[in-house]
Amino acid sequence: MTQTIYVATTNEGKINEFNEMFAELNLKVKSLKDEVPEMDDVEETGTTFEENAVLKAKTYAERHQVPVLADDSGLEVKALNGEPGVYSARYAGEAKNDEANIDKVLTRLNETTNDSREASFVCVIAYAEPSQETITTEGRCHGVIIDERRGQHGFGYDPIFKPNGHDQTLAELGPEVKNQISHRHHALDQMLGQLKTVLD
Ligand SMILES: O=c1[nH]c(=O)c2ncn([C@@H]3O[C@H](COP(=O)(O)OP(=O)(O)OP(=O)(O)O)[C@@H](O)[C@H]3O)c2[nH]1
Ligand SMILES: [Mg+2]
Repeated sequence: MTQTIYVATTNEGKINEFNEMFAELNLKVKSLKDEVPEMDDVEETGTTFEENAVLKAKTYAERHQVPVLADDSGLEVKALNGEPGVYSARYAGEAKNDEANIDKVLTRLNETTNDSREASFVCVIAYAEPSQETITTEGRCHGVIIDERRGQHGFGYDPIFKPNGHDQTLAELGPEVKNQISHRHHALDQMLGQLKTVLD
């Protein structure tokens, strides 16, 4: 692979995880935000992760004329009928406040009569080159929501999400474990397989 791919996200937590996951691979990947610090948000008008991932990848690829990977992701809580879903970043308001978002999920779960605490993180990654077809892949991480925050690593809802097969939250498990089991890891793994055939 010879061309540089740009990870296009405004989210520092995602940038860190992509950097960690790409560190082990012999790929030329840069963060678009490092190259273009004034990088503008893309308005996420889609109703699915896939629509928003494609929207972000295409918009950034055309705007900056470079190959781009974009990520649209979020948390689906079964007892909340899939909320916060595509609204995960702005669940408690446009200010994108992780703490307020966690509080809202915990409050809503306390209010519901549904006892299920099952939840999944979902990540759709889209790859776009200017004027080319866009490729998407999806990854999921299944687990449960616990009723208190635990751990300091990660971002977003990590402190209240305990992945299946583990006794700690993603925020307690830390990047080494998270990057092997996360929705983002699974989506990226599939994407790398696809990119081999596209870029070779
Ligand atoms: O605990 C978490 N661990 C994760 O691994 C994770 N991945 C996604 N999320 C949540 O979903 C939103 C994404 O929304 P999103 O895809 O629109 O991204 P964003 O707006 O933050 O940045 P951008 O990539 O759009 O620029 C984030 O803000 C988080 O609330 C996560 N929470
Ligand atoms: Mg966003």
